[in-house]
Amino acid sequence: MTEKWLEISLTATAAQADLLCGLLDSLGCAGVLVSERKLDTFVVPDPDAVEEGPLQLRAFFPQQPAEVLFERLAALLADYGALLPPLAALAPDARLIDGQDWAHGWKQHFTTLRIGRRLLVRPSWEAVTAGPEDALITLDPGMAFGTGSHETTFLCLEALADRFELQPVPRSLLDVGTGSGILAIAAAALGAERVLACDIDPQACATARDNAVINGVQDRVEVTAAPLEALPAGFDLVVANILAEENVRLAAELVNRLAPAGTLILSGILAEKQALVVAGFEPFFPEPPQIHQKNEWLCLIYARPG
Ligand SMILES: C[S@@+](CC[C@H](N)C(=O)[O-])C[C@H]1O[C@@H](n2cnc3c(N)ncnc32)[C@H](O)[C@@H]1O
Repeated sequence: MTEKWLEISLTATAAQADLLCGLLDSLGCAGVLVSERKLDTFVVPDPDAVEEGPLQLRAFFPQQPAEVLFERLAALLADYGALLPPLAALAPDARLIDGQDWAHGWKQHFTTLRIGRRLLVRPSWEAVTAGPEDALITLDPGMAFGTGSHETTFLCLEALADRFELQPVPRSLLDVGTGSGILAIAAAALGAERVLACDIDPQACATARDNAVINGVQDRVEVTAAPLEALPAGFDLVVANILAEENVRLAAELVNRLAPAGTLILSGILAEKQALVVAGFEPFFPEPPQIHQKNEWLCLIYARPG
């Protein structure tokens, strides 16, 4: 028989949401989805920012009568006086659902991606049979940015995969702003012998190291929190999926880390920032970049003369 769960939905303000989640937890809730919260690591979150507008909370309980649960919640809300409104103001609703729907439903958004001829990026819960030439990497959505589903990550992976189809095959890569480590790990899986990945966020560095171990490439992928200025030079590939302004600010440092005939891959660039980035890198390259686009995001690829 299919396991059933009781889904309770409530509408609350951001200021009420955390307290409300605590109350739902004390009533035996197994998890809450907050539908309107956005995560975008291109925009550094402001810890003091108050989210605008109402939030939709969906709380999941083992099957039980909704009326009894609502009665217990109404009693708890009454204890909180002015901090929380009465139950009726939260527009409560209840429905029975199959257990699979909430525990695993979000996973449907993350499926295996094939990029170029050889690169496969899979989430850990998908079984994939890789061909003999495939470079298979495993990346789960987590705290650090980079699962391949963001346009900029995809564009960088595509550009990397293309470079590994050309001769001479790149041997080394510097990944600036590694996040989950996805680009560094992909380069190692595609055949790079030496990969250096850096990030200003220590949490991202820890995640990238863990992901390198999960993918068995930790012997070739070094992760550091050191700033770009302190890193060595001479890389066949340099990739930076950071914001347009940050790419421009670091232009000379990025270019200086390329080996002769090396390739620079830049992303994190909105289409409206193209002119800014092209102008910022013009002094360093005789040829204009190749430009690839996915939705509103760009990837610029520069070749350094040999
Ligand atoms: C959009 S994420 C890219 C993650 C991953 N490389 C990808 O392509 O999916 C940008 C990352 O760059 C890091 N970052 C931003 N500015 C940086 C800088 N100047 N040096 C190193 N890392 C930086 C951020 O902490 C974040 O983890």
